[in-house]
Amino acid sequence: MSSASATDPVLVAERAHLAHAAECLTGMRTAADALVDAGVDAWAAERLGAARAERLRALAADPEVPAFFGRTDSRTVDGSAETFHIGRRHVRDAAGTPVVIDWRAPMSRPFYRASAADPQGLVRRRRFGFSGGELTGYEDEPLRGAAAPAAPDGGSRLLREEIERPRSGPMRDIVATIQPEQDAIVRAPLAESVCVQGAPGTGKTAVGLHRAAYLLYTHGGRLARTGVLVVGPNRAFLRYIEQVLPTLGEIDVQQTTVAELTARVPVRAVDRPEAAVVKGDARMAEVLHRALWGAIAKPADDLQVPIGGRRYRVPVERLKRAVDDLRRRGRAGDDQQLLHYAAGRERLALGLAEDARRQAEEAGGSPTDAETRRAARSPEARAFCDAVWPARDAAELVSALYTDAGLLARAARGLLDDEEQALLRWEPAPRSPRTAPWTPADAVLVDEVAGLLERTPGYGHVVVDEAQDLSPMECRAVARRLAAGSLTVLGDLAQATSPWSASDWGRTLAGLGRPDTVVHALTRGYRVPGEVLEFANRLLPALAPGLAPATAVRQGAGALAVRSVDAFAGPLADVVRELRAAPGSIGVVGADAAVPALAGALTAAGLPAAVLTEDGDPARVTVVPASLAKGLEFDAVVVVDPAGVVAAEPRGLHRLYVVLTRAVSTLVVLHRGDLPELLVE
Ligand SMILES: Nc1ncnc2c1ncn2[C@@H]1O[C@H](COP(=O)(O)OP(=O)(O)OP(=O)(O)O)[C@@H](O)[C@H]1O
Repeated sequence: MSSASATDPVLVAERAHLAHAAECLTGMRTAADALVDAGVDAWAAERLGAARAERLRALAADPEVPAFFGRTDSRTVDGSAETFHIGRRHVRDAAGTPVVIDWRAPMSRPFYRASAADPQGLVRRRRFGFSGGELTGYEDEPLRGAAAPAAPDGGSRLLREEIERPRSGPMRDIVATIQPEQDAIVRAPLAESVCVQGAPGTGKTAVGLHRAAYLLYTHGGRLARTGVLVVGPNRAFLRYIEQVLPTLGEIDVQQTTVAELTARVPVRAVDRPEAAVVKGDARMAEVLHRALWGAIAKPADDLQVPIGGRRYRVPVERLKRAVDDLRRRGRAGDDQQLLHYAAGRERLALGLAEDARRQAEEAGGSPTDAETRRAARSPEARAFCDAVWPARDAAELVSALYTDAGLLARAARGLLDDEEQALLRWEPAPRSPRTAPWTPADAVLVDEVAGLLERTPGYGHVVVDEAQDLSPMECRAVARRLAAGSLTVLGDLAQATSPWSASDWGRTLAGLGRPDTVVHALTRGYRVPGEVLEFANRLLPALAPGLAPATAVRQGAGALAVRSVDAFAGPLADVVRELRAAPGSIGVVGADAAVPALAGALTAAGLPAAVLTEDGDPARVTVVPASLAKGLEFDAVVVVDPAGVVAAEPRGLHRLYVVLTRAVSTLVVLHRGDLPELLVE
């Protein structure tokens, strides 16, 4: 990179363009402000006010965030030069001429995709370096002619600097340095669901979030109506990523967890792993369906329905047929045809009223629509529906299943064996569903029933992160929120730590309702230095034998230190003290049960450290329970007692792989001579 001197004419010209862009942006903001002042009536002013607030938010450029970060140079057919500056959002001058092109616009695509082998019409790509909002340098990459490199260079210094910039606070966007293999996923068409299998630090989360921003830009109107949902594994992770989309100008994306999506009952207990496995199994969907729809009774008698001042008899055969027809539609394969239970109950009542109306018409009467609706709500029709097609509550139904062995046995016949059924039982039975010991897996089942009762509103696009850990029933909960939309599924089979973990993506994608989704692999690791990645990759053959190991874009000599110690407290304090000398975040990771001791050791040594919780912000030094480390990263990581991390849970080796791949610059491993065998060379 030319970290050019202030008199470098290129730098001077680019700085002038930056200043011009900043002025234009101010002009655009003033124009948006003026819009509302010309307001007409109150209604229009209110509408304009909302629109203005929206535009102002979009234009609110942080002075630290420069208007552009890159530039493309090409030659038009007539030989003249064409230059575009690429930035976070469009900037135009007073005459409407583009000054900066939004990174998501089609014109920006060559900036991300062009290579010497496929220059996409460009002769040169320029990337800019900034310090505190000031343009301090640039890096030119010739894409044609003698100077163009024969092979992709991958060694952009700006990319390396961007990755290694010390972390403080939440995740940053990568808009200036999105790499070609990432860009292909970011810009995949809206109709296309994509699944990204990627090793740690290959940019899956970053890609998923930038894809959401890209789709909102490209299909704004449609997606603004249907919405975009981002689902992450826990609150700590969401707090880490939730600023990325707002910094890209997208403030209306809902970011949540499966637990929050399914929070219909107060969760106050955890399942034993064996019970969680059964509750998360796809067979439970059929058990619940049977429990709900199986309770619909056969009509036993004719029914008298009052309409227009007279009563008409609906014979039992017709009643049976009506119930059967509706019940069949509760299993329709086509989502649009599918009848939800609560709607079925209403249809049944209306069907009775319509039968009576037809009879009245045959007898010369002419009941109105209002009278027909009233007939459907008559005490007679209601009593019939209550007996045959009773109103149900999702939590009560699951509660009944857990407390009534007969009901469970009927619903689970041929699906769950006796042992599995016993795992579901509540013993002793709680006094009411409200006070029951609901677990996260129960909440997902209650949500499943709620989805059978009524249609769950769906989003236009859903991004699911760490999807390798979803149970089949959780997949269904996400699929219900998808409706006709498309998916971005992100994950890594080697980091799968839940009891449902699959060894390929097929089951998860089928559970998410998109079995034909193409799986893309990302294998260039941006976060973790090569030395650390090679160390963690020693575990890979035992975790996911089919997966290709990632290769790091930076080698990071000296990034790894593995130390055998007699006790942890003293050496941990020494290491953290040493690491604190450099800027950036420090994560101390250990088995969940060891966290209080680790935090205590640091406090006793006079080193302030915060324990990461689901709702806590990371601090400069954060003690991280291994179970919350997924998706997070720190400049320096100390892993304390890897053997303890492995021993703490059934898929402890996978957890260790997650934990060992959190470091951007330095990893220190402290062990007591009991390093897991695979890690020993
Ligand atoms: N093109 C890029 N330019 C700059 N930084 C990047 C790029 N791609 C990824 N990174 C950085 O690498 C780090 C890892 O990215 P990210 O968290 O998205 O990876 P991941 O694949 O989701 O990892 P994990 O599987 O461990 O959760 C982040 O700091 C991200 O900003």
